[in-house]
Amino acid sequence: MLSDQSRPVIAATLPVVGENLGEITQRFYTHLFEAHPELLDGVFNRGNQAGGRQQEALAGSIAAFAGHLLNKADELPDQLLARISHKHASLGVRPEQYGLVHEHLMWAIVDVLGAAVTADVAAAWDEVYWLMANVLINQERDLYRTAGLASTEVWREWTITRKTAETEGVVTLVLEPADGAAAAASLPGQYVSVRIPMQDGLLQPRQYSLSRADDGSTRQITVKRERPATGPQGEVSAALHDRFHLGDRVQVSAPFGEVVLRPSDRPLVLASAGVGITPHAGMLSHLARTGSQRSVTFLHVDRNPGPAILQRQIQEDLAGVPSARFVAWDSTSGAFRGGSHDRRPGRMNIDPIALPEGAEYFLCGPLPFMQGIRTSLLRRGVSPRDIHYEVFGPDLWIADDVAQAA
Ligand SMILES: NC(=O)C1=CN([C@@H]2O[C@H](COP(=O)(O)OP(=O)(O)OC[C@H]3O[C@@H](n4cnc5c(N)ncnc54)[C@H](OP(=O)(O)O)[C@@H]3O)[C@@H](O)[C@H]2O)C=CC1
Repeated sequence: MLSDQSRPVIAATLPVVGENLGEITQRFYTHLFEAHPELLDGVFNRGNQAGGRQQEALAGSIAAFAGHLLNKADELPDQLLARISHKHASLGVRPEQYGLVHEHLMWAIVDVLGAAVTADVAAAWDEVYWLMANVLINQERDLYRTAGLASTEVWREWTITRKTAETEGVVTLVLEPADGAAAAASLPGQYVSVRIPMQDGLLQPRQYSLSRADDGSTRQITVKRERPATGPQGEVSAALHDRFHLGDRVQVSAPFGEVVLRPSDRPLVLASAGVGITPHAGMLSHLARTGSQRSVTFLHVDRNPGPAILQRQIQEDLAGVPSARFVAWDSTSGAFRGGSHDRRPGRMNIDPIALPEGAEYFLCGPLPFMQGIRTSLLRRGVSPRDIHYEVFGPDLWIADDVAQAA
C-alpha cells in the first residue's frame, strides 16, 4: 500500500501532523471556502463547520487512515471508508472535488507546519491523501453505478404529501417525487440527504434515515428539531418543522447507507435511543411488509413520557411480525406509559434481557448509548462482527475507533 520511501516519513511525522491536525483542518476549510464559496451551497453542512465537528471529523479520518496504513499495511479500514463514501454519494460528491480538497489541504499543512514540510514529507502525505481519495472515488463510482445514476443525478425534487407531529419536537414527513417518476429502491436501514434553502438563500443538506419500508413510490423521514448544546441550533431541522408544509418541495437524494438489513433468517435485536429509532422502524416496517418470520427483539429507550415516536406504525408492524417483542425504557420519569408492551423505568439495561442464539444486532442512538450497549453485548459473548451501528454526523471516524476499542 504505502510505498517504502513514504512509510518511514509518515511514521516519523504522524505525531506532529496529528498534534496539529485540528489547526490544519481549520485553516484548510477557511481557505477552501474562501476560494470555493459554492461548496457551502448544497454540499457542506455549515452547522458542523460552525460547531467545529467537521474539522474534527476530517482530522480524525486522516489520522485514522494514516495510522491504519502504518499498522495494518495489508488491509483497508473498510467500515470507515464505506461510511464516508456512502455519505459522499448521498451528497453527489464528484471525483474532481477531491482535487480541490487536496490542493487546499496540502496548502494548510505547509501553512501550519512551515519548513518542517520538506519535499519528502509533502510527497509522503500526498501519497496518503491519494491512497484514501482514490479508494473513495472508486467506491463512490460503484455506488453511483449500482444506483444507476450519474453523480449529478443524485438529487431530485420531492413534494411533502404528509406531515405528522410525532412527539414534542419530532415530525414525520412523507414525500413523493415531484415529477411523478418512480423512486429508486431503498434498502431497510438506509438514509437520504435532504437539501433545502436557508433564509440567506444557501442550500443546506442533512441526512435522515428512512423510517418506513420502501413502497416503490414514497419516502418517509422522521425529523427531530436539533438543539445541540454547542454550535448553532439545527437550521435544517427547524426549517423542516416550521417553514415547510404540505405541497412544498424539497431536494432529496437517492438512498444510501451501508448499515442495512440483509435477507437472513437469523434472529434480530434492534436497540435504539431517542430519534435513533428511525432506521429500526424502517427495518421493522420492511419485515412486516415482506411477511418475515424472523425473531425480532426491539429495544428502545426514550426520555419522552408521552406517546413514542412512530408509535402507531411500530405497533402495527409488531403485530405483523409474529415473533416480534418490544421492550421500552423511559429514562425520565421512571413512570410506565401503559400500552400492551413491556415497559421499564430508567435507561436501557439489556443485562436482564434474554438474547436469542445466533442473533445479529443493530444499534442506533447517541454515541455513548451505543458504546454502552455494545460493551454490554461484548461482555455477554456477542461477536463484534454481529453488532452493526450507524453513527450520524461527522464525529463518525473518531467515534468508530472509540467504539471499536470499547
Ligand atoms: N441513522 C442514524 O444513524 C441515526 C442516528 N440518530 C442519532 O440518534 C441520536 C438520538 O438522539 P436524541 O433523540 O436527541 O437522543 P436523546 O438525547 O433524546 O436521548 C434519547 C435516549 O437515550 C438515552 N441516552 C442518552 N445517552 C445515553 C447513554 N450514554 N447511555 C444510556 N442511555 C443514554 C437518554 O437517556 P437520558 O434521558 O437518561 O439521557 C434518552 O432516553 C442522535 O445522536 C442522532 O444523531 C438518529 C437518527 C438516525
